[in-house]
Order: sequence, then structure tokens, then C-alpha cells
Amino acid sequence: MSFADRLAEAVQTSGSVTCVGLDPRKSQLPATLRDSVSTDSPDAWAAAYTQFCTEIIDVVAGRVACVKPQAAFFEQLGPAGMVSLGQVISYARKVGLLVITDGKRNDIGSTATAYADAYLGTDSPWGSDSLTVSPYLGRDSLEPFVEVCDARDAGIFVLVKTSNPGGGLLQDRVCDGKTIYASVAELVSELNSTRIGKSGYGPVGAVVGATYPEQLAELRSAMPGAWILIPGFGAQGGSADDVKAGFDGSGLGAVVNSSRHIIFAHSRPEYKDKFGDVKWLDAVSAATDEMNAQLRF
Ligand SMILES: O=C(O)c1cc(=O)[nH]c(=O)n1[C@@H]1O[C@H](COP(=O)(O)O)[C@@H](O)[C@H]1O
Repeated sequence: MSFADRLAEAVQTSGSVTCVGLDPRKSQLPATLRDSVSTDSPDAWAAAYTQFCTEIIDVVAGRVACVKPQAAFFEQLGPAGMVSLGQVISYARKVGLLVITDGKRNDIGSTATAYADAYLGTDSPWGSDSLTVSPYLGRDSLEPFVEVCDARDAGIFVLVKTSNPGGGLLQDRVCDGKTIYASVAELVSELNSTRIGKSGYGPVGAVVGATYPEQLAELRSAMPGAWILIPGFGAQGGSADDVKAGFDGSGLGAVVNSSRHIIFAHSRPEYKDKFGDVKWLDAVSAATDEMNAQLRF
């Protein structure tokens, strides 16, 4: 089954459009886990990251649409972190969760092929279901990813309008009468046009930040066949109202990512007293329920 159709199925069976971002940070791990790291070595932290992420996965499996491990936090630990990333991806897939690996990769076409082979599909050593990619190198840099998506029923999410305040410097620039992000959206639509599956969506998705609700509405109509990954919910200020426009009439077409507000929920003021560090997984569970409830339109 195509990635787009599997994502639609995951949303329907879990009854959730939540994507849990797995962004482990040493200083924010619950004290119970941080204290168990006996030596300050990459291997020891990598083991803690694996435990942290797999325990979160156990809590959210079946209750959310997908998870998104952010490669950067694993890369910080060097090779040991990359082993941990691999373990987290395969554990999530083993328990039936779709995985979006957040690597924001890309390069010239021949190297893009290597990235696509590396990260996507069941035969790759990483075995991710989908990957975030940058459009900056142009159409010929995206095509190798799309070919691998075709061959392996994988997906990609192209950065279209990012959630950060400075993204507009290039993305909002007007060129040939339209913004750069609108031009990227056109490319996404074009690459999807011959690949739309049963769910009404294709393998080429888009990243659009919750922090730009007006542009989200514009981009939803500009890319009717593209799944939209919406980061920026929660910790970056995006709300349920802000992401509403990302969905189609049947509640499909978008998944909303939250990382810090879910995985480090034990340190949010509203959960701190109730759960604290000891019951950090109960805090993850409560924050997941809260987000799911907010996004039930
Ligand atoms: O591609 C992404 O996921 C992404 C794109 C974007 O425009 N903004 C953005 O925040 N992200 C990622 O989404 C996650 C947001 O984390 P929180 O702000 O903690 O929810 C991080 O892993 C970011 O790297």
C-alpha cells in the first residue's frame, strides 16, 4: 500500500492526526532516566535516548498517527546516536507506527539518490517510511526521492513554508509574481499529479508550519493531493485553530507534530505537580490525550 494510503489508514484507525516528535535532549530527559546514565559517554546517553524514545512509543502506539524522530538530536551523540536512531525507527515500525524521519536531507541528484536509498523503504538500513527533504536544490534533486517512493511505497515531506520566524527571508520572497513557497508548492503538486492513490493523496507531502495559519489555508488549496506535516504546534505557539485549515473535508490531509510539549510534558507547568519526573510517562500519555482532543474537529 502506498505511503499516502497507509498514512490515511493510520489516521483513521488511531482516530488521531497527532505526530509525536522524538527529539531527545540530555538536559530535558526526566531525572529518573538522566540519573541512570552512569558515565557521561555517547554510548551511555545513546542507550538512554533509546529507552526514552521506545518507552514513549509504547505509550503512544495505536493512539497517534505517526512518530517523527529528529535525526539532529541523535547525530549529536555521534555514531552511538545513529545506532540509537536506527533502533528507535525499527522499534516504532515494529509496533505498527508509521515513521517520518526528520533529516531535511537533499543534494545534487546523484547524491540525493543515495539519501533516498539510505532512508526510505523496507530494504534500507534505516527502514523509514518517509523523510523530510529540502527543495532548495531544485526539481532534479527531488526526483530521485520520488522514484524511491514509487519503488518502495515510501513518502517525502518537502519543506514548503517552515514554522520558524526567519523562514520568510527566502520562502516569502516574490519571484515571477509569486512567493517562493508557492513555487515549491506547485512543484510538490506537479510531482504528485500522476501518483495520487486511493486516499486522494500522493507520496510527495509538504511541511507547513502551524505558526502561519493563513499560508496553511492557501497551501492546502494549492496542493490538494499532498499530505501536510504541520510542525510548530504547542511549544512554538501553534494552536488547534491555527492548524484547522490544513485538513480536507474528511479530516484527512494533515498530521500535526508536537515534540517538546509531549515528550517533555513532565516539566510543563500544568503537568509538573501532578506527574513530575517520576511519572513522566503518565505526563506523556496525558499530553497525548490532550492534543488528540484539541485536534478532533
Ligand atoms: O520538518 C520539521 O519537522 C520541522 C519543520 C519546521 O518548519 N519547523 C519545525 O519545528 N520542524 C521540526 O518539528 C519539531 C518541532 O518541535 P517542537 O517545537 O518541540 O514541537 C522539531 O523537530 C523541528 O525540527
